[in-house]
Amino acid sequence: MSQTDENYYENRNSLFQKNESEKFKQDANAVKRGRSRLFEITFYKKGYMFASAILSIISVAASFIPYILLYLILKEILPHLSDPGSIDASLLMMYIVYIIAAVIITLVTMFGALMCSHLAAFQTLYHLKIEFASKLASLPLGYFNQNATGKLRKVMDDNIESIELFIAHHFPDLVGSFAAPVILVLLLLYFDWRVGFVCLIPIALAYVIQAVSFGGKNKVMFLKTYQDALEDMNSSAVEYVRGISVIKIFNQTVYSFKKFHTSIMNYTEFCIKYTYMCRAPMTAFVTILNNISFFIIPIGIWWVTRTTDYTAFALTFIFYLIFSASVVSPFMKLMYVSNKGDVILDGIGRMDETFNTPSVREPVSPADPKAVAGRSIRFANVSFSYTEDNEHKALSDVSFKAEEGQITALVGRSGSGKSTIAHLIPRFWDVDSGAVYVGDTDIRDLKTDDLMDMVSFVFQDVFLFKQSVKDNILVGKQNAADEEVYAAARAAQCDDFIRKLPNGYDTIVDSKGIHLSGGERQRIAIARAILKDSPVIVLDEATAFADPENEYKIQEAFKELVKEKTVIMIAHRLPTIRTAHQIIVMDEGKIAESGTHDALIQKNGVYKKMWEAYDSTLSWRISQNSDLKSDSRNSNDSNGSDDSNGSDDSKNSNDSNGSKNSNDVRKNIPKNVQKTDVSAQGGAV
Ligand SMILES: Nc1ncnc2c1ncn2[C@@H]1O[C@H](COP(=O)(O)OP(=O)(O)OP(=O)(O)O)[C@@H](O)[C@H]1O
Repeated sequence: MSQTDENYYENRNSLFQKNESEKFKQDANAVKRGRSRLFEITFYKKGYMFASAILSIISVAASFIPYILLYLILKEILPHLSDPGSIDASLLMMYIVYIIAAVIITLVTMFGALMCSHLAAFQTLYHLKIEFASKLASLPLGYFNQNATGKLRKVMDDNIESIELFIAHHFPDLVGSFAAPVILVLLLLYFDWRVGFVCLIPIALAYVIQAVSFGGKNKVMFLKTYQDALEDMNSSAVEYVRGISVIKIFNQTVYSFKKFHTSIMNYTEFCIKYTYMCRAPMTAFVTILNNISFFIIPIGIWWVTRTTDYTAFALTFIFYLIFSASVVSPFMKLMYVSNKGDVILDGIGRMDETFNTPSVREPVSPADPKAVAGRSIRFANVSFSYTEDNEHKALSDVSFKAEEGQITALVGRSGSGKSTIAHLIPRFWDVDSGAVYVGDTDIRDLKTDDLMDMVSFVFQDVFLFKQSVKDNILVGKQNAADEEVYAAARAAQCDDFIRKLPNGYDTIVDSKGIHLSGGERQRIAIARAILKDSPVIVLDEATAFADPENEYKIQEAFKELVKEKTVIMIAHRLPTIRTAHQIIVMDEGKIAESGTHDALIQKNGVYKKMWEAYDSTLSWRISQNSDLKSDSRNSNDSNGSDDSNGSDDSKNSNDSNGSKNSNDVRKNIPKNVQKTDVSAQGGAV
């Protein structure tokens, strides 16, 4: 494995290691909110941030020096206007050198402040994102039911990244914006307190307008509504893209896909309303700040009619006219940072909602996985409900034992609780009552990582990361050698097709032009599980949608995977579980019956009915095919086509003309088989 690979896996490992980098997780007894939380996060890299703050203050202070020097230059020039030769040129030169030096100091220190804040920001962002992803991995699956992917994506991408923006840019600006007004006010009052006071009036007026228009609860409410609307639009957009195939098939558009359309309209409506609301006060704020001279000029006119010392008047008046223009920038920045700060604070609140959600509970003194006796799985009086009110129980008092080294199959109609059983084994959810045991140990007494090492899961809906095929298999065992990966792929019947991909094992899944079929994806998932080599395997309807060739290969792969393992298997097709050591038949969250295939057939109960329904479906399919064949032959005959290619042609025309032919099919089905078809759908296994 190359050095780069090793680094990659170290990084990826840390995603899943709890307690290792929980620097942003809040102590339950001292949960911070709002500004104190923002500054807690901002000062994660204290050294850099203090350096940034100090440099920023120096930069702001230095930026006012040219104005003072300008005053001194005017003071030197104005009294000597009638005799320019008497101006001390060397003094003026010195002032100009000082001005250049001040400008350089301003720029260099601001650059230093931004460098420090950026270094801090990138490191903070890295750790925050890692910890957030790690937190997501530690949450129970139920959390993702209630929180749409789009919402979590927004928190991860927008809200957390806005913290980076705050630390990198807004923080130095904020420090500068607080320092600047203080220095400004002092300078304004220092040179002539009366004119200075006049300059402060418009500044105060602008801030009163701001505070009245946007301050207090109003602003908080508005921000919340804005973020909610944005979040809603994000979630709907993700749902829209994910469901694009359904939207296309049913000829929906962005207008008729109501949820997305409504969320866009709500957002737009809110933005327009907000813009209208901001229009007047913002215009007033900006206009007043940009026109402080408007307040100074009347004072100047009044003063000039009353003074005799025109030089002193001109010096003060010109200085204040120039200096008042510099007031705009720091005050505008302060307003901008304070507005942005509120958006960021709201984002932090949303991020903390996730951080403060309890993770899957870890035992205080966990059991030693090596000391666990046996690898059987036992459900003891397990009840479970997805809803907190416990209204609808997905499982009620379920007890069974899946013996070590044996295959236990779960069957039952849709919604009977099979997947729920499968999901409780790796603790995707915790039981409401009763317990699940691996060997003699309650799974809640094991550390989640240890439990995960014991269980492999092959989902029906295989998720492959947009990484190389090899990396996708390596998810099963991150430090496996290449040879182990190839061996697992061979055992999972996927080595052949992987090697035919453009870059073999290094081909990026779902990259341009690379598409893997459902069956191929499933075999990669099985290769993962084979590589993981855990003693307990949970298979969730893994062959449900495979074509015959793929199903054969998947079955071959399964044979390798399940050797000497405790297997719990949910299967759609009854023949695949015929040889299972134990079959558990679920009905409405309860075990209806259990036993071997022969014993259950003998029992003449629900399981036997399922077989009868299954047989009828088979005979229905056979009669449907033969009827269609004879139909097509007849129609080909009547069209005078060649007999030898008739059946294939008719198959194609059936495919492209579904509705018409489905009516034909119905006509050809005997009445008793039509009935069986309906019941077979209800009792899918
Ligand atoms: N994430 C969930 N949130 C809320 N209710 C759920 C959730 N998953 C399943 N249920 C409910 O729990 C019950 C059992 O569902 P489960 O998925 O275990 O059935 P199943 O037998 O596996 O069905 P299928 O064969 O269709 O996959 C059903 O009533 C279902 O509606």
